[in-house]
Formats: sequence, structure tokens, C-alpha cells
Amino acid sequence: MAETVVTVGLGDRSYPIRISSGLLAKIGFDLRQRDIGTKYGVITDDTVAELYGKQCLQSLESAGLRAELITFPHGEANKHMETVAALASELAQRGFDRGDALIALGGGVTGDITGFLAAIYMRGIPFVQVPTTLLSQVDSSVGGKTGVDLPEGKNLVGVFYQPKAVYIDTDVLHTLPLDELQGGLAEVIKYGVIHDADFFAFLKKNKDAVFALQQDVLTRLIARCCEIKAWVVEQDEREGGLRRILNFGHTIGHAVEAASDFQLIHGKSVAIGMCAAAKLAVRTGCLAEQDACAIQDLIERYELPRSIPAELDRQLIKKYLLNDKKTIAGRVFYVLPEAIGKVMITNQVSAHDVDAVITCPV
Ligand SMILES: NC(=O)c1ccc[n+]([C@@H]2O[C@H](COP(=O)([O-])OP(=O)(O)OC[C@H]3O[C@@H](n4cnc5c(N)ncnc54)[C@H](O)[C@@H]3O)[C@@H](O)[C@H]2O)c1
Ligand SMILES: O=C(O)C(=O)C[C@@H](O)[C@H](O)[C@H](O)COP(=O)(O)O
Ligand SMILES: [Zn+2]
Repeated sequence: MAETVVTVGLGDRSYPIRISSGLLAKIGFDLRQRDIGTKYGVITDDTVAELYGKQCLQSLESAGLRAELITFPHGEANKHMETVAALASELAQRGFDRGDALIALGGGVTGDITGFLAAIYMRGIPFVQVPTTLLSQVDSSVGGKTGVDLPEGKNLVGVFYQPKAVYIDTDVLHTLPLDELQGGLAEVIKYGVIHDADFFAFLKKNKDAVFALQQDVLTRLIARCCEIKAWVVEQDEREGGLRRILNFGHTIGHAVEAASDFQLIHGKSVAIGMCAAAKLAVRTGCLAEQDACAIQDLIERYELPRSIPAELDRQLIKKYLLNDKKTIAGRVFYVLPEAIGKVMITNQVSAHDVDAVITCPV
């Protein structure tokens, strides 16, 4: 199958998202042509290092580029400032300078950490994204949101910093655990709800092909998500308005993720958050019951959770809600669906409705 390319159009900071099978072996050649750095620091977690570290280094070295693998322990629990500080020291000790560049090889945790590191190391060096989870291929590797968590909440420290290119090799999804594939599918469903009813219908129809990682369906799915994200980011890079729609499912989702102490992965927390937002939308009168059911049914079809686990502390969820960046002057912003393919942003949801949805058992 031919390569698919989606462009993120940001003037002189525009960049390509290249999508194809077998791309990992070709990135060295492409990077040499782009002349992004003298030496490449390949930042990756221990799991991905074991699976794809060697392949990535070989791709760069066979193109005549110098590269070094630098690892950190996998998992959301390590997406914090201490990891960034340790990686920055490692770069300095290995002599990385302003002529060098970073490669984020891994999932969203690696991408968020590496992008942030690239933005602040020596006040900014270039980086590229090589996402290896479905979630990172359809969402986190695109758009330049980088950052880490604080004990007080998710992604509370970070900057907007765009990559120079995104390389999506669909082959790497074959080693991804099912749980992680499903997490990515939650963000995929998000795109259908916020912007594209036809894509929502496509997902409804193609579940088996998606789970079987059928190449044509997978490429179409990843490309459509990247197109929608690029379309949003091109209009509102720094989340002054439209970009907030990408946060559908993340208001309650992020609070649930943090309250579970990251035992619930990001994508699954977003699935729960999208169902909660659909319920809130019905309660506030902006969404028809049957559309809320359609959203919940698709989430269930992809074997994702729909409700907040009973054992999670509701008060803790409310505390995290108030610490989130979506809370301004004490008012929490929600992205609520109005129909499949259309959402609105509001900070006028009553505490009573939020309480009802958070405490609701199903
Ligand atoms: N910046 C953004 O725009 C943005 C968007 C969405 C999510 N995020 C962030 O992304 C993070 C979630 O990303 P994620 O779901 O990719 O999690 P992740 O990076 O933790 O990856 C999930 C797990 O899969 C393993 N893994 C990665 N690729 C693999 C492969 N090909 N085969 C086998 N195992 C593999 C990793 O080692 C990890 O243990 C969260 O921190 C979330 O906040 C950021
Ligand atoms: O790119 C964006 O914008 C998003 O909101 C994408 C989300 O899927 C992602 O989880 C993001 O990290 C959330 O950002 P935050 O600013 O709410 O922390
Ligand atoms: Zn997300």
C-alpha cells in the first residue's frame, strides 16, 4: 500500500505526518534529507527500547546519522518533572548540543516527555515523533502539546512545541497489548463525535477489521484522525478556542484517570469521560437521548468502559476536576455533544448535574 501523507499547515513550522507500513526502516534516510540534527537522541521507554530501539538506531545509522538510545521507565507514573530532569542531565553528560535533535520513539508518555524536553533543553532543540501506540499515532504525536503531570493533576506543566515531522509505522501496532489498542480507540471515537458523523458510522461498521489491524482500514482510520487534528490545530494552535473540542471526554476523564492513580489508562478514562459528557449533555438539554445512546453503544462496541468504577473516591474526582486546566475562576469547562459530529463548549453546567453524573452507578 502506498504511503499516506497528512500535512499540519503552520506556515514555516508546517510538518508532514507520514503513515505507512515499514516506515521505521526508512526514517533515517528521510531525516538525512531534512537535515534536522547532527546527532539524534532517541528517547524511549524501557519496553519500547527492547522492541524497537535497535531497529530505530539501525535506520539512522544506515543513513549515516549518529544516534544514541536514552531510556526511562515506562508508564504514566513516570510522566513527571523528575524524569525530564534526569533525561536532560543524561543529554548534557553525553554532550548533546544545540545542533542535535531528539526522536520520541514510543507512546504518548514518551511523546509528551520528549517534546517538553526538546522545548527546554538548551532553550529548544528540534524533535520528531515516531509514535508506537495507536493513541499516539492518532492523537498525541500531532499538534505540539507537550508536558508532564504534577501530583496535583494531569499535564499541569508543559508548553506548545511542534515536532519537525511525524513518522507513523503501522507495523508496530502488532506488538501492542489489546488494552492499549482499546485505549487508542477511545480517542479515535472522540474524533467521530466532535467532528465527523461519517467517520463515526465507519467505526460502527468496521470494528472487526480494526481489531484485526487490517492495513487499509487502519491507515484510513489513522489518516482521518490526523486530518481532523491537523485541521483543528491549524486554526487554533494554542487552544484559545476551537482546540478545546479535542478535550471532549477529558474533563471528567482526566479526573478519573488521576483519581485511579493511573491504574485506569488515559484512553479508557477518556471513554468514561465521553459517556459522562454525553449524560451531562442530555441532562442540560443539548443532546437527544438517542444520540447519547449511540455514543455509549459505540464505546461499548469497542469494549471500552462506560462508567466510573464504583471503588473510585467521588470526592477525589471532584478535587481533581477543580485542579484541571479546564477550570477557570472556579468554573469547569465541559465539551458537550449536540449531535454526532458536533460539540459545544460550556462552563454553565450545574454542580448538581455533575454530581448526579459522577455518582451515577451506570
Ligand atoms: N500531547 C497530546 O496531544 C496528547 C494526546 C493524547 C494523549 N496524551 C497523553 O498520552 C499518554 C498516553 O499515551 P499512550 O496511551 O500511548 O501511553 P504510553 O506511552 O504509556 O504507552 C502505553 C504502553 O504501551 C507500551 N508500548 C508502546 N508502544 C508499544 C508497542 N508498539 N508494542 C508494545 N508495547 C508498546 C509502552 O511501553 C507503555 O507501557 C497520556 O499521558 C496522555 O495524557 C497526550
Ligand atoms: O491536542 C489536544 O489539544 C488535546 O486535548 C488532545 C487530548 O487527547 C490530550 O489528552 C491532551 O493531552 C489533553 O490536554 P490537556 O491540555 O487537557 O491536558
Ligand atoms: Zn487524550
